[in-house]
Amino acid sequence: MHPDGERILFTEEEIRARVAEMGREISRDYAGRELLVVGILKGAMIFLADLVRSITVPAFFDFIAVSSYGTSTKSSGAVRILKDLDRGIEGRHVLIVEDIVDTGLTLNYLVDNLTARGPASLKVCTLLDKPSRRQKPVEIHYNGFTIPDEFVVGYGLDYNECYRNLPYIMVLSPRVFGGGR
Ligand SMILES: O=P(O)(O)OC[C@H]1O[C@H](OP(=O)(O)OP(=O)(O)O)[C@H](O)[C@@H]1O
Ligand SMILES: Oc1ncnc2cn[nH]c12
Ligand SMILES: [Mg+2]
Repeated sequence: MHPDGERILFTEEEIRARVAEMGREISRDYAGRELLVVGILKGAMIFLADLVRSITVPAFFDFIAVSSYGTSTKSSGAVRILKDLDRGIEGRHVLIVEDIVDTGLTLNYLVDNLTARGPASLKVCTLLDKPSRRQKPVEIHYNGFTIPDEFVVGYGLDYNECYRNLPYIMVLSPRVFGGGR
């Protein structure tokens, strides 16, 4: 494990198996339809790349970049769109793909923003759910793992842009980010 880690929360194999299971479930639910997968950059990129290869219905991709954590372990509360979708989503079956739902501020904002654009349907898929810190409600339709109140990195998740390329998910040692959050 990376020396900045406290412990591994999910191994590569645990992630691979769960993501494949989620892909099968999504494929069943969207059978006969085309799916527009909207990835929330940057954190969801690795999860999305693995998930879509387990989805057997026609899948189209678009990406939106928002930021609210910056270099911190606490949400700023202000969600900013850094890069919007390339195309409209009106009449499309949209699946938002996220790496983690924590306070819910990011997805609560994005669900409202994307709903206003007139999709035929809009559902949320997240690899991780941290319900203990929720500040705004988010309906999650597909959840990979529910985790405790720990700051985790790896498999796309970062602290100050670091650790995204770790192939597993680990709890970041508090000595790295100065303890309290
Ligand atoms: O539920 P919340 O408290 O809003 O936190 C979850 C969001 O925060 C992180 O993204 P971040 O804004 O750090 O950008 P990144 O995806 O580029 O890392 C994470 O990837 C989620 O998108
Ligand atoms: O535990 C976590 N690790 C990385 N990014 C975020 C955002 N919210 N919660 C996080
Ligand atoms: Mg993110």
